[in-house]
Amino acid sequence: MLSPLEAAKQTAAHKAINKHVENNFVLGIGSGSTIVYAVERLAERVAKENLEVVCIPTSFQAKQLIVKHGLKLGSLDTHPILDVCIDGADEVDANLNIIKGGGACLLEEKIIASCANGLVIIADYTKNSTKLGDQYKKGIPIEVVPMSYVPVRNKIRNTFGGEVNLRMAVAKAGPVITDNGNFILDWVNFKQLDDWKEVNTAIRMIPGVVETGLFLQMAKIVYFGQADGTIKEQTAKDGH
Ligand SMILES: O=C[C@H](O)[C@H](O)[C@H](O)COP(=O)(O)O
Repeated sequence: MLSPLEAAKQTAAHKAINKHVENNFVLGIGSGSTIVYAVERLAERVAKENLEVVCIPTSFQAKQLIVKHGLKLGSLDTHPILDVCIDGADEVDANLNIIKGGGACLLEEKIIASCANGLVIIADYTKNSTKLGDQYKKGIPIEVVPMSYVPVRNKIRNTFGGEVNLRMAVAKAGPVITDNGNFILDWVNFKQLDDWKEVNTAIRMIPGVVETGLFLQMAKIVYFGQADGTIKEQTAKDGH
């Protein structure tokens, strides 16, 4: 028996797989806890409906999930254009600006999403926010080359304010190392900024920054599973 939160993740994940997956599709498989339910449902559909789909993972975790469920594994080398990418999120604001990277998978997630004809986000009700930072307090993740973390941290703090912390590992001494051998900085207590695109561009211009967890105007639809079993849908206002 799932908790209301887990059930909400599952509802959103099933909806996305039921609605956005077709035979012969090339699919991006996101990372995190919500995507687990999506891959379970995908495996069910593939078995029942004899679907031919190729899955492109956005992380080591996603690759393991694809393999565990016996799904066909692909890569951008063989499938550089995807029909759809399905992924979770840490926070989604009213304008479909999204924070991702709570699990440190933001770089590959953004690359895969950028190669897909649509990014579909699956999330529970706690991720639904008006402004970034309202709900999610762990900050905006920024993947950096290890040797650059101190100057990058200082530059972000001095330019935009807030605090920037090196993400530390839990069952290892020292920092979290991403799937690409980099560090993660978490930018917390930032003030509300109007133009996230401008901020994102400025941060990405700092030498040493590999990618940010700001996914701006990338998603075409977000499914928020609700505690009562329903789903709230949010789509891009400008139809991007
Ligand atoms: O790096 C991790 C990813 O961006 C996840 O998609 C995000 O953290 C959401 O994960 P969850 O589904 O566990 O809330």
